[in-house]
Amino acid sequence: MERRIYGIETEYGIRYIPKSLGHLGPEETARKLFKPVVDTWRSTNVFLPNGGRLYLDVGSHPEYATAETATLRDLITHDKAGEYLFNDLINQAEDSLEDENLTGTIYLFKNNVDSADNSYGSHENYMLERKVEFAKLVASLIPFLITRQIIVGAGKTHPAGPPAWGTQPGISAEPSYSFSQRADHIWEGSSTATTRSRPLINTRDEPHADASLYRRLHVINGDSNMSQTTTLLKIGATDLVLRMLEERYPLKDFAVKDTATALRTISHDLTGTARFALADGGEISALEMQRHYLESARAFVEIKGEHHQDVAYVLDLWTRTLDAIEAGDFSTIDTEIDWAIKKKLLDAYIARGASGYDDPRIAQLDLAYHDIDPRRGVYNLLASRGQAKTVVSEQEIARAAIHPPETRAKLRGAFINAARNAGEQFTVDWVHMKLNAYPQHTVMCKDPFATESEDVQALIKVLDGIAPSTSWAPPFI
Ligand SMILES: Nc1ncnc2c1ncn2[C@@H]1O[C@H](COP(=O)(O)OP(=O)(O)OP(=O)(O)O)[C@@H](O)[C@H]1O
Ligand SMILES: [Mg+2]
Repeated sequence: MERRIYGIETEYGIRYIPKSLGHLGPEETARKLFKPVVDTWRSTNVFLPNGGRLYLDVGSHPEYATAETATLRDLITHDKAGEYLFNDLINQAEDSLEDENLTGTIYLFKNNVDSADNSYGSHENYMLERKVEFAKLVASLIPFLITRQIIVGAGKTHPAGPPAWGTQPGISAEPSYSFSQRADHIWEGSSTATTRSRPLINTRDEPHADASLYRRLHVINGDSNMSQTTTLLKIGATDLVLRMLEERYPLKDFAVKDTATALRTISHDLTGTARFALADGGEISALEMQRHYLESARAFVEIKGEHHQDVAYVLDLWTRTLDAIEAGDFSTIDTEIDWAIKKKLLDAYIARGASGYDDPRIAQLDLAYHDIDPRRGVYNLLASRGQAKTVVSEQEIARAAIHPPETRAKLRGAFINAARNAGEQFTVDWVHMKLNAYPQHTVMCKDPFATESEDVQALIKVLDGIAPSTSWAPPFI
C-alpha cells in the first residue's frame, strides 16, 4: 500500500501499594482508575475526542487503543498519549482514594508479564489491501516476526534462568536476560484465537474499513515498548517487510518448523547465533534471517525510494542493532533499543554490587523501567536525562491526548465533542457514529483515511438545533 493505516493496542499491568492501612487488589485498583471515565462516560469502554479507545475488560488490564494513524510519527505520539492519559487517571484516582482515607500509589506498567507469569499484550494493526493473498502473506511474514524480537524486544530478566525449554543445547540455566517478554508465551503462527493458543498473528477478519477493499493485519506477539525509537523500528521494519510481500519482491521463503521452540531459543540467546529448525530440514539463526530481511529491505528501498521521513533511520537502526548483536557490544544501540537500554542499566547495578540477574533489586529495577509515571518510571527518567532517545516531543504527546491524528479519527473526535457539547447520548465504534435519539442519521465511515465527510457534517448539524448542555470540556485536560 502506498499509504497505510496503523494502530497499537496496549494492555497495562496494574498494582496498588498502600502507604497506610488498606489493600486493593488489581481488579479493584483498575475499577478505581476507571472511576472518572465511568463518571464522565457511563462506561468502561469509551472512544475519546482524540479518536482512541480506552477500556477495561473483565480482569485487571487497563487497555488503550490508539486512533488509526497514517504516519509512524503519529502512531508513536498516540501510543505515548495513551500513557499520558493513564497518568492523568492515576492522579485523579489517587486523589479520590485519599478522600476514602486510603493513601497509596497506583502503578501502571507497560510490560507484558506480571510477577505470576501471566502475559498480556501489545497488538499492532496494519491495514492491507484485500487483493493481497492474505494466507500467503501471513505465512511469509511469520519467520520475520519470530526473529524480530532480537531488534525490538523489551528485554526481561529471568532469576532462575530461562523457563523449562532452556534445556536447549547452549542455553544455560543460570540467572539470565532475554531479548523478549512475550516470546515465552506465544505458541503458534496464526489462528483466530488471541488467548488459548496465543498465535503471532490473529487472523480474525475485522478490517474496520471497507471489507471489499481492505484487511487488517493483527500482530499480537510483539512486546510493548517504552522506547520511541524501538517502536519506530518495530513498526517501520514490519511495514517494509509488508511492502516487499505486497509487491511480490523476491524474498527467501523460510518456514520455521516449530514456532514456540524457535521463539524461545531466539529470545534466550543474546548472541543471535543459536540455530533453530526450518521445515525443510535446514537450520538458521535469528541474525542470519534478520540480515536477509534487512538487506532485502535496503535493496527494495533503493529501487522504490523512501516512502516516509524515517526510512533511512529505520534501516540504519536495524543495521546497527544486528551489528551490535553480532559484535556482542551493545553500546551503539543502548539509548535506542529497549532491551539494550534496560540491560545497560541493570548491568551497571550488577557491576556496582548487585549479585546478578537473580538479585531482587534487579527484578525491581527491571519492572520499574516499565512504570509509566513521568517522574518515577525508570525509562522516563533515562529519557529526561537524554539517555534514551526520543522521536516526538512532550508537547506533541500532550496534544495527542486531546486531538486526533489526520485520519478518520478526526471525524470521530469532532462528532464525539459535538455530541457531548449538546448533551446527546451517542454510540461510536471504529466505523460508525450514531446519535442514539436519531438512529436514522447513523453514519458509517469505511474509509480510514477520510478527514472530511459531508455525512458527518450533516450529523453534527443535527446537533445544532439542540441547546448546549452545561459546559462540557473533554476530560483529561
Ligand atoms: N482500517 C484499519 N486498519 C488497521 N488498523 C485499524 C483500522 N481501523 C482501526 N484500526 C486500529 O485497530 C485497533 C483496534 O483496536 P481494538 O482494541 O478495538 O481492537 P480489536 O482487535 O478490533 O478488538 P478487541 O481488542 O476488542 O478484540 C486500533 O488500534 C485502531 O487504531
Ligand atoms: Mg484489541
